[in-house]
Amino acid sequence: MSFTNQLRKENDHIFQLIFDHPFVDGIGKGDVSKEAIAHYIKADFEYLNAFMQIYGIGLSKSSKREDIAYFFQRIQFILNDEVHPHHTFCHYIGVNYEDLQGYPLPPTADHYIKHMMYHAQTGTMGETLGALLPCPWTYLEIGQVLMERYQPTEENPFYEWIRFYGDPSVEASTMEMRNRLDALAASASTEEKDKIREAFQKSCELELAFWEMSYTCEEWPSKGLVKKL
Ligand SMILES: Cc1ncc(CN)c(N)n1
Repeated sequence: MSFTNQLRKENDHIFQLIFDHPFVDGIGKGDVSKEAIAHYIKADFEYLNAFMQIYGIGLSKSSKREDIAYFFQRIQFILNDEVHPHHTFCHYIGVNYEDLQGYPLPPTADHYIKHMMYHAQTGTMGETLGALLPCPWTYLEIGQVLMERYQPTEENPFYEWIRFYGDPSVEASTMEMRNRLDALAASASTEEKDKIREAFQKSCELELAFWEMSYTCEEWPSKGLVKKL
């Protein structure tokens, strides 16, 4: 079994919890609260900015032209393509995309970004890819699972969102990241593989937490606390 297949197997319980999370399942049913969607977009816009910066760290640590091109293309994908699912959500809630940009991150998103930054800045390329991989992988499988579970049509307001992530092109790019990680793992020490495993597992947990953060409109603890006299 490949290294990334092992990672997927070890974290299957988290993938299943993500597929059954009420926000994710609500996308399949075409029924998610507008507040939760707005909270998600505000955090995800900043999350994807940070994701591009982390790809930039990967790019700056690459010496081969092919690896530089890889990170460059991944940044382009976020800039040019991954705005579409955000637009699908904004259209549904009737809010301009620009109006949901530039907000401070809620605790979970803040933690997730710093977790990936930490591995990218202090770890190997394998560790960096291990921390990044759950992002495309969980969304690819969400798209595939929701397609299968609900067989959505254009009647579903999130049809384009589901189609975007379940698309074979997302499967191909996820496989490319997996192949890169598998190649690095083949020559990694046991100690490095353990670090990759930990980075991957925490990112899976934080993917689940990100859905919960959006669903509950998570805020920093002091927000809304009224001082009792
Ligand atoms: C938190 C999160 N994880 C994954 C994705 C899909 N790239 C996303 N847009 N946001």
